Amino acid sequence: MRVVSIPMRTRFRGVTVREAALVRGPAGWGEWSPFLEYDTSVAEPWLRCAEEAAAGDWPAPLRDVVPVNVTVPAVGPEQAHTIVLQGGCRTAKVKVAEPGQSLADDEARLEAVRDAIGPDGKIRVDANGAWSVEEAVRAIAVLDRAAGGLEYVEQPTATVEDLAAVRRRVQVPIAADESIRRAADPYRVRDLEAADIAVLKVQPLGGVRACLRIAEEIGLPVVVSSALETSVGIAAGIALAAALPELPYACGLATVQLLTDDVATSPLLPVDGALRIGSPAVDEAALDRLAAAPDRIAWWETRLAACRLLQQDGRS
Ligand SMILES: O=C(O)CCC(=O)c1ccccc1C(=O)O
Ligand SMILES: [Mg+2]
Repeated sequence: MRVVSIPMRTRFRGVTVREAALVRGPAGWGEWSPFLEYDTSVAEPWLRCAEEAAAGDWPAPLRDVVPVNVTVPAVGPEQAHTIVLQGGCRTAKVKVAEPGQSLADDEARLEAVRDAIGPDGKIRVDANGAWSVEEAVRAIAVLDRAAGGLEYVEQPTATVEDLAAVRRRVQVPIAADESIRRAADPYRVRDLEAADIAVLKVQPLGGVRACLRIAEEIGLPVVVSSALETSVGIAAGIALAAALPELPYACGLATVQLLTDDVATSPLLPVDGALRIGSPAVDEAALDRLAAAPDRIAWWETRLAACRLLQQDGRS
């Protein structure tokens, strides 16, 4: 296992430095990068994803390019404008409802994003569950206007019941993210008709094959999104997106650009708004350059041992 520590370009979901473990197997590298605050039981499915990648156990691709969105953190309008222009994507996903910010901040960011992406570009927003039902209904109307039309709203409220309530009151489609990847039962989204779109992340949901099964069972169009990985982890997301029978939306996999550096010789950055399938070559020099401090490596070794123990318990 190698552990890297990579500063973010801009703070994203409270993270300013991204730590990731890379594990090597018979087929190459896999990424294991659960966020630091996650306990062993939450971090364990992320390890299954890394092991699947390292074993080379991915399903056959049905396409070789995957359209992606540029991800716009909760930054000011000028910076949002620049990020969209530099992203080169035809879809933008914009973070909204950031703690400490106002709806007016979100409106200004969305106006800037529309200006940058042009009238034919698509704009989606992600509230990460921050709103109540009433706040969501109002905010979605305001932001739909500011953006000149929203493609969808991701996780407007925290609970799946509230997601269903919002969905009944707005025209803008609803996407479920945390209601799938952090739920005891991801299929409540389907049973309560709480969403129009399922956001699937390969690490928290236990790998590419596990996500393919969820996609089949949940019966909703899927958007594959990253968990802020290096190119090694992003490749697993691309493998899922490439294996889905249908892919009607751009995926949230263009997040290597949120990091200041990467472990790949040729980082997975979008070309013409899309990412190409394949396993990126890992650069040994980058692993050395980005190596985490010894105490952090020791912390990850302990975490790995705890997850492996949990896996053995589960299998015996
Ligand atoms: O979907 C994207 O465009 C980028 C990925 C992203 O937003 C994200 C990345 C890490 C953790 C949570 C999320 C999220 O979708 O909420
Ligand atoms: Mg999300």
